[in-house]
Amino acid sequence: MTVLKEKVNTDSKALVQDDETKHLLSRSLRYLKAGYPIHFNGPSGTGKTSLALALAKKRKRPVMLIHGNHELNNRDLIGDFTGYSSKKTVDNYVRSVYKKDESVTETWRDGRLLEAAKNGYTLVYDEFTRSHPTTNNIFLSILEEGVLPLYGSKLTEPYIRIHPKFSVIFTSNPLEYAGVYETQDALLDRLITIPLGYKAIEQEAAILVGKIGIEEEEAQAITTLVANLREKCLKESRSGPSLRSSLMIARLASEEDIPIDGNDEDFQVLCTDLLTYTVSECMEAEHSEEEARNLILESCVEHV
Ligand SMILES: Nc1ncnc2c1ncn2[C@@H]1O[C@H](COP(=O)(O)OP(=O)(O)OP(=O)(O)O)[C@@H](O)[C@H]1O
Repeated sequence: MTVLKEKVNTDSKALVQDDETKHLLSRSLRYLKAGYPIHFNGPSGTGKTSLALALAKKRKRPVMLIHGNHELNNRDLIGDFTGYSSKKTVDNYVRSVYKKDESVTETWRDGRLLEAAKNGYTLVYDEFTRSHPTTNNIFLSILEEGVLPLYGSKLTEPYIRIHPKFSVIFTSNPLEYAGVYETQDALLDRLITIPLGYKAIEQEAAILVGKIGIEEEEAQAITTLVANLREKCLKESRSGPSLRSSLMIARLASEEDIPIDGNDEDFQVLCTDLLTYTVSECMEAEHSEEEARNLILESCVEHV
């Protein structure tokens, strides 16, 4: 179970906020305060999770993080009986009297959703479309009626009322991603969905400067290289390398003292190691790795 208290993410560099991001955060915070759940949707590496966590932190309530997956079920969300505890009292104080009192009770453990809903935490449900839609049905009652039904739990009360401070932030990848389920319209209809796309080269470069501490010019060279390769992939309807790849290249180059120079052999090896697989996914099947490697080397010389 992951419970992030307010202490987490104290690093001011955790989310580099340009004006657009700041504006998005403040709008989203207003919507959350008004009681509407937020849903960030976009391709991998566009910063949905980072944004969701930064937004959750702004609520100044404890944060509960759940990752969607196809095995997630109501027992994980609501809770489950985890075993038995027994109590036995043997009273033989008066020798001629023998009294034995034994009771067995089931031990209950609250699920993550129940804990968050009861205590008014901010729930970040990351990649929620990776969970089966029937698992996510429970959110319909939460968002519409403000109750969490305790079905299948054998608990005496049929539901609990949602704490007024409870709020949810969802993130998801587009439908064409592998392992993603289509979301029921009824649920989507209750969320404020904000589409997130790839940032501009300069915005991505600012994140590299803020997080890794490299020079702006070097950062821009890396994000231009990656954005250029991504562009080629997007034409093939694949997502291609993301900001995550740029961050990896920048971090490794900085830590290993590799010059950020497209003609430097070590830098070329670093880029081909980190990018070949993703770029080759966008190429025709035959010789795709070789083609990808050549394309990366060409782009290195051209953009870095
Ligand atoms: N504004 C930002 N400031 C600092 N780092 C950022 C920012 N946006 C994204 N990142 C970094 O980029 C990487 C990808 O971000 P994140 O994991 O939030 O993306 P995502 O859209 O949730 O990706 P996925 O769909 O693959 O989970 C992370 O290392 C994150 O720290």
